[in-house]
Amino acid sequence: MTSAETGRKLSWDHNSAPTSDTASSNNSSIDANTKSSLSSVTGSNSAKTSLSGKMSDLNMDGTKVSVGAKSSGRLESCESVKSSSVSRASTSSGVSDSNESFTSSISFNSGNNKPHKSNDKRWEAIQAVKHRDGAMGLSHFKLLKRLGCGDIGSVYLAELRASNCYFAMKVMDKGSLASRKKLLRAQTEREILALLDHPFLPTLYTHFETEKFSCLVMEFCTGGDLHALRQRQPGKHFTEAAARFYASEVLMALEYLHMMGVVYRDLKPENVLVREDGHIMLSDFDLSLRCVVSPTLVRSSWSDTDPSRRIPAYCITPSCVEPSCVTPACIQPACVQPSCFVPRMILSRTKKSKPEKPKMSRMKSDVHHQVSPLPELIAEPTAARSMSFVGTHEYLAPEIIKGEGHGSAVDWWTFGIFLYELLHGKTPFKGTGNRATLFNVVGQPLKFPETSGVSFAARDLIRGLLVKEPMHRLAFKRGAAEIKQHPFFEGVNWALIRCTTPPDIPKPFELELSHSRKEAKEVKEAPPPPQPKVETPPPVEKKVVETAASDVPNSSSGGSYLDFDFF
Ligand SMILES: Nc1ncnc2c1ncn2[C@@H]1O[C@H](COP(=O)(O)OP(=O)(O)OP(=O)(O)O)[C@@H](O)[C@H]1O
Repeated sequence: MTSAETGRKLSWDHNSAPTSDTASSNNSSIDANTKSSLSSVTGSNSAKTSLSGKMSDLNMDGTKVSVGAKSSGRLESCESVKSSSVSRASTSSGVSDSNESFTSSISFNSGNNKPHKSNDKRWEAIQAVKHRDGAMGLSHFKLLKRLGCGDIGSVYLAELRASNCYFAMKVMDKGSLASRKKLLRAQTEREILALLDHPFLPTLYTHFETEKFSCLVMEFCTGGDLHALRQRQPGKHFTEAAARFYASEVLMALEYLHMMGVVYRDLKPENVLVREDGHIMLSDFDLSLRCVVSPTLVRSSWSDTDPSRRIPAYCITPSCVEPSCVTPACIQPACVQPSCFVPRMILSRTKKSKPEKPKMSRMKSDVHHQVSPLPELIAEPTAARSMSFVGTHEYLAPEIIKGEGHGSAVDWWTFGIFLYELLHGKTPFKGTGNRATLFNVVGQPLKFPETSGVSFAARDLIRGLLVKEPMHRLAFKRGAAEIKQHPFFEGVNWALIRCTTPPDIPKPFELELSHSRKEAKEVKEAPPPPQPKVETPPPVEKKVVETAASDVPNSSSGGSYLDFDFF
């Protein structure tokens, strides 16, 4: 789902002049009255200063604005949305959007270190081509149809020739990225994708560049997104069981991202794609924040009462000292993993213990050890701070709107909005326009629909997540571990969540493809450049992602796919 379709997304860095592509056309900046009334909503002088000083650049109608952030004492992260060379120079990566070529990435990992891909035939097919031809290029793929268009590129369904392997290929026009100062966003997304190796996050199979385009070859999700799926539910909301399923998987993905030093910042149903098997995949990392992470083992699986048994169950690497260091080499996925993927450990008896007949108490004790809680590893990047204004209006955390600086807690706020929307079919603070929405987020108390059939546990969890003060928000300190323990998730088998039957299995991919092939025609033109985001949010119904026949570019020669030869 593009933000052009949803009108819900924006990005904005405080303290700088807007970029020309978006902000220069901004005629609807917040006015003085709005500033003062927003300040009164926040009720603090600091907020007042912050709002009057920073809100003026914000297009309240939803235009995506991307402006460089100045370095601050608290800024410890590598932003995905900055555009100015000033801000880049202040980070340890030393990458300047305007000066750095797109191909010279920082710590870019080729993606070979992906233990979960060992049985993936698409992975093997790509590796085989690389081995055979040395490098990959457009000529290795057939474009079948356009799946969607985002702010920095268009995504195509692509087939690796003669392999029967399908991928989602994000094609970005480098000239357009450069002129719109979005090279760094694209680079950050690419770097984050290269880090990931998790069942609920996209796999970057390969990346290559042509003279004109930068192409990311990712896993293709056949099931559309959760926003579209929600629209098809009775009452346009999910049942509690279905919402629990999707929220559980999203939670695991966020947990992993935080462990990898990534604050996602753009959670919304449109960005949660549904895989062929009905499990989810979080997508779209161009607004994400990369930061320093310092994983800490707070509780091992061994008995806490016996110090000799307190052996950490994890290999924990030292924290990274600079954003560019957040790579698999620094925090190896195989080494530091979300607790769901770590097998439970059964204690062996100490050497000194005499053999004796099993007693009831001993048996209970052993059973206790065998089923004792999983080790708890906290990898919440609580020190991360950003001053950027990024996200989607209805999902923005209050601290982002107030310009107070924000960290990983914004993901727990958006997780609360996300759960609310799945269960109620709408977000809790939506106003008549974007400006009203922002006022509501900052100043209005959380309310549930009077007729809400949602359980007390669900509402309690949402209340805990939608605490306006980030330090008092659920999961602020211990991250996903805190949320997993909430009664709403009681009964969720975190270790085997991938084996849970999803609430909805998408229609088989082949049917959709044959349909699209009938309608798709070969073209002799390059794909259209990325569309800028629209300013006015369309009605909710328009947010549904449907790849219609009109998405397929026009043709002149009547083939069955969009051939890369024409790029
Ligand atoms: N892996 C994928 N599998 C299937 N469809 C995808 C995949 N990735 C993206 N899409 C589709 O392509 C569309 C464009 O994706 P993209 O991430 O470029 O843009 P976006 O979600 O609008 O975000 P942004 O504007 O920040 O780039 C999405 O809305 C989605 O429908």
